[in-house]
Amino acid sequence: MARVAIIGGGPAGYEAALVAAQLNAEVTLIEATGAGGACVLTDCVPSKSFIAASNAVTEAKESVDLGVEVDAPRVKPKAVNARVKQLAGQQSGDIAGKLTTAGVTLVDGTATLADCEGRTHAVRVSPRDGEDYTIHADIVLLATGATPRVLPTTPVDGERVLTCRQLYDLDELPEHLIVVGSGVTGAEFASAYLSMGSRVTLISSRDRVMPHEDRDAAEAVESVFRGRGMDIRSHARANAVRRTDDGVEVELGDGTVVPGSHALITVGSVPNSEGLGLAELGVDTDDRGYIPVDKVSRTNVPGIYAAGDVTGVHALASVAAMQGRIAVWHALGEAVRPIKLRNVASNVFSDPELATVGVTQGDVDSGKVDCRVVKLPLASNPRAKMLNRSAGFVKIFAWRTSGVVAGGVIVASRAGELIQPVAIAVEHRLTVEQLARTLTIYPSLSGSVAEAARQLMEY
Ligand SMILES: Cc1cc2nc3c(=O)[nH]c(=O)nc-3n(C[C@H](O)[C@H](O)[C@H](O)COP(=O)(O)OP(=O)(O)OC[C@H]3O[C@@H](n4cnc5c(N)ncnc54)[C@H](O)[C@@H]3O)c2cc1C
Ligand SMILES: NC(=O)c1ccc[n+]([C@@H]2O[C@H](COP(=O)([O-])OP(=O)(O)OC[C@H]3O[C@@H](n4cnc5c(N)ncnc54)[C@H](O)[C@@H]3O)[C@@H](O)[C@H]2O)c1
Repeated sequence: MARVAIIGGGPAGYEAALVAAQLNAEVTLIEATGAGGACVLTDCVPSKSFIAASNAVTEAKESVDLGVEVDAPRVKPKAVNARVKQLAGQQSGDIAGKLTTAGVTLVDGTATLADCEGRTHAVRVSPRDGEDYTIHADIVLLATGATPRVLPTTPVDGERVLTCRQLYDLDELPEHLIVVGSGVTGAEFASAYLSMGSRVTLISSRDRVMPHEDRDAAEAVESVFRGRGMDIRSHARANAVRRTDDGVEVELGDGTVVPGSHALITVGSVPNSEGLGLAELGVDTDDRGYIPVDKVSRTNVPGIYAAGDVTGVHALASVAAMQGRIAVWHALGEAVRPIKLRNVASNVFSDPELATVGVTQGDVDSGKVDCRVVKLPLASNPRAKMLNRSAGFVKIFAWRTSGVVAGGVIVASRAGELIQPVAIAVEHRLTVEQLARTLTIYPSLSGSVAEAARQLMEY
């Protein structure tokens, strides 16, 4: 029976453990904080539960435009945070249950690589309660994730200067939150706190929020943010964040000082690769500490695999989980398809949401791909008008020669759900004609997906 040791129990680690158990391996998973890892306990699950509360506030506030009067909605931060933590704990418990039912030995503790003898790897385990011990494994998966990066000049204190993992301990809504960094994390929290009633200033180091997204999509979201009163400082880098008597101040690169009540630092993340014993065993890391892997999650050392955020490949739960599964399938000799990052769908849970899959407008404009494009504003979609949610658009890309769907970008209140038909079309190489000929509900937001596909057929 193959022995598999997995360090880290986030989506990369626990999905890999479930596959390994299904393939009858003897599996040990060592996790420092709780089953589900940071994804479940501090990152995806809490943030999306928190955002659900902010969406409820927006819907209540905007219902007046539908002729419905709702008294000014009031957020109860303690209750919101209690629910967030309860959902995260419950999800972690569910995952722990699944793992143990599948026969995985789940250890509450930390682990490091200890030694390597031929094809057998030694892993040193430090359980939370108990003495250290060593286990031996034929296959090791490193799935230790990443930690929010902080500014070198600015210690976080968990009270006024915070990372995204510390927000759920605040008993009050920040009166004026300064969000430093306008990537996905910054945009999501800036959007959520604005909806909940905080004054929000977003410090964006580039010319727009979410610089990694297509310009028109990011600008559509940014214009909603500005319309709701967010103060967005573009081309502004934060040099330092300081505590003041009653709050914080953020010093920008040009010397401007922005005062606020709280600062949230969302300037990326650093991989959890230090102290794992990688150098001692010859496992390569790059200059930022990420563990390079190939498309089946192999590191440079035979028998040692890595998956998830620690690899620096697209930092998404879905990608981490797929990398983890692929590692185990490969290691245990199953047929495996290398990971295809081109088809990864992702969603920014701002309001409106921004979902993407496949090629981008940047790819088209730079001539990297030869695609036709149709973009339909949601303002012309009947369902969007009925819902009073017509900010945004649906955009579909199709390969010019074949008419196969190459990608899509959707900005809409539930773009993360709407992108799925486009993702299916990209993955299964459906043509715009096939997408267009699928009947859609009337009225529906997905009607715009079919309509864009129909317009692409006309070329
Ligand atoms: C605020 C926020 C929101 C996000 N929202 C989304 C989203 O909506 N959708 C999405 O797809 N992605 C989202 N992401 C990204 C997603 O959280 C990550 O891509 C995902 O968690 C990566 O999974 P992982 O298994 O690599 O690592 P993690 O989930 O980070 O888990 C790794 C685990 O390993 C443990 N560990 C580390 N070292 C050791 C050790 N030596 N021994 C034992 N255990 C160890 C850590 O404690 C951790 O629990 C979000 C990220 C952030 C920061
Ligand atoms: N919905 C989701 O799927 C979701 C949500 C949150 C995070 N994530 C993942 O987590 C990863 C990390 O996201 P993130 O937003 O934390 O990091 P990021 O690296 O995507 O964005 C950080 C931003 O901060 C800026 N920045 C850096 N230093 C700065 C400074 N001193 N002042 C002002 N701005 C500064 C950077 O230029 C960058 O634009 C992403 O890769 C993302 O895929 C996913």
